[in-house]
Amino acid sequence: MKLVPTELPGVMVVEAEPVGDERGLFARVYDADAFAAAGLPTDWPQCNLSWNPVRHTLRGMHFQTGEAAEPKLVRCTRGRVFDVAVDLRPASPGFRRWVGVELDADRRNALYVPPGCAHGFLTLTQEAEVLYMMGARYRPEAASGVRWNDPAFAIAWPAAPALIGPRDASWPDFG
Ligand SMILES: Cc1cn([C@H]2C[C@H](O)[C@@H](COP(=O)(O)OP(=O)(O)O[C@H]3O[C@H](C)C(=O)[C@H](O)[C@H]3O)O2)c(=O)[nH]c1=O
Repeated sequence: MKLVPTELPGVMVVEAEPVGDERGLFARVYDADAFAAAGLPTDWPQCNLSWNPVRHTLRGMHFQTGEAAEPKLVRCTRGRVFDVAVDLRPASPGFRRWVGVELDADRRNALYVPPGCAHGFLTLTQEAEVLYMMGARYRPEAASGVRWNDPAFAIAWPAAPALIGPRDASWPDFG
C-alpha cells in the first residue's frame, strides 16, 4: 500500500500495490501504521456502501459540519467512478480548490478525504459500487453539501450527471 499526495493538502491517493501469482492477486489496501505515520486517522467507526446501477450517477458534494466533520477513505469496489474532494477549509492553501481521481475496482485504489473537504463522485460505469470508511459517526443534523456545478469551484466533471438526487441538485451557492 502506498500513500500518494495530491495537489490538495491532506488528500491522498491510496495505491494498493497488488502482488500477483497464479491464483490471482493479493493487496494490502489499508495499514494503520502507515496511516498513523502519515498523520492520518486510524479510527473508522462506520463503513458505508452505495450501489449505483445507472452510469453518470452523481452523489455529493457532501460533508458534515462542526464537530461531526469526518475523514473518509473511499474506494470503488465495482466499476469506476470519478471521485472528487473540494477543499472547504478557509485556512487551507487549497481553499476552494478541488481534486478528481478515477477510482477503479480493478486498480483497487482509494482516496483519503480529510475532514473539512466536501466529497462526491460521478459513476463512469453501470453498476458502480462505492465503499467508504467513515472517520466519524453519521449525524444527520450535521449533514451539508455544496453543488456539483457551483461556479465557486468549477469542477471539471468528465460528464454531466444523468441522475442526481433533488437535494444534491439544489445545494445553494458556496458563500
Ligand atoms: C451518509 C449516510 C446516510 N444515511 C441514510 C440517510 C438517507 O436516508 C440514506 C441516503 O443518504 P444520502 O442520500 O446522504 O446518501 P449519499 O447521497 O450516497 O451520500 C453519501 O455519499 C456521498 C458521496 C458522501 O461522501 C457522503 O459520505 C454520503 O453522504 O442513507 C445513513 O443512515 N447513514 C449515513 O452515514
